[in-house]
Amino acid sequence: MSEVIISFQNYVKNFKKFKVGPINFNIHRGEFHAVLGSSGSGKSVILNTIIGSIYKYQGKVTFEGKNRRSNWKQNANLGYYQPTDFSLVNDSLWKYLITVAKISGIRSKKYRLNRVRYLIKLFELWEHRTKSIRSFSFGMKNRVSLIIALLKNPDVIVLDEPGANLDTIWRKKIYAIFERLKEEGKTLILTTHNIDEFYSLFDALTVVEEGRLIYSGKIKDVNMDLKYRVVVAGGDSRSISEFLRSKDISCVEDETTPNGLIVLFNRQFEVNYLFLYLVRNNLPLDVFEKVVINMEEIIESV
Ligand SMILES: Nc1ncnc2c1ncn2[C@@H]1O[C@H](COP(=O)(O)OP(=O)(O)OP(=O)(O)O)[C@@H](O)[C@H]1O
Repeated sequence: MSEVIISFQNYVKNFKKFKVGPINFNIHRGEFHAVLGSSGSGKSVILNTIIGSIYKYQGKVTFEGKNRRSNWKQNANLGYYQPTDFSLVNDSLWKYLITVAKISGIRSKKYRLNRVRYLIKLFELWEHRTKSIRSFSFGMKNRVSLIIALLKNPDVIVLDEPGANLDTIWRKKIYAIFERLKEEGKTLILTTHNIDEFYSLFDALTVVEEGRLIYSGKIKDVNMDLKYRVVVAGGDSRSISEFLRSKDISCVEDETTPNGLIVLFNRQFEVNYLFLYLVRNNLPLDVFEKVVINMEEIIESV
């Protein structure tokens, strides 16, 4: 198992009317770790504790082996994304990013210029570099916020709802950028309401509901990848499910689809049992599709 880079140990944060915790979980180096939960469940509290903006809490949080409470300002190796309004920023994109790079402690002028140029081009804002950021669309502003998160080329990148305000094309582009960051060995920690958009990149999940930890662990243990909606034309769904259950494969009736079943295979090869049944009984397969992943599905699975 890879090195633990962030650890929450008996973490509790008390607000007047809401409590987050006790929470115990680890994030490993190089992991793409999603923090999921319904609105108001405590995801941002967890992220804000990781980035050090919440530093009064009970329990212990470590970042790269150091106690976060006494080292909450040490963010040289950490980038943070949250959608920003920029309504008070008159500067051009270029000038603003160079200033932020300076403030962030990038000392080499050459590196600063190269890094800002590279990121502006990566996020396809080069032709807008002389324009004032406050005139940008929401989607463009989000791309600027992503650039800021990546400016220091940090090993750990924390992202609060990175897909928000982006159109379909940019969601796909961001997916490809995250994929590349993952290949480079970066640790990505993100929250999202639209679980499906980055699901195939996730290595691990932490799920919170009403401040309580429901699950933290590897994505492969959740088995969401192997959940399918199956409809067999003219087939008797009851006898198909009896056959699959005899092979220890769980299935339930799909209430949204006539004659449909939701099948949860334990391993990929078990899909062959379904095909075996169809071939034996000479039945055509009408629908065989992965169940779209949403919060309810995740909570049900964990
Ligand atoms: N600064 C604060 N003062 C008081 N209560 C707070 C504060 N920050 C968070 N809370 C409480 O913690 C709860 C969880 O907040 P949090 O922002 O972590 O939710 P979330 O899961 O990120 O929600 P969303 O998905 O809507 O962003 C809030 O509903 C609120 O009750």
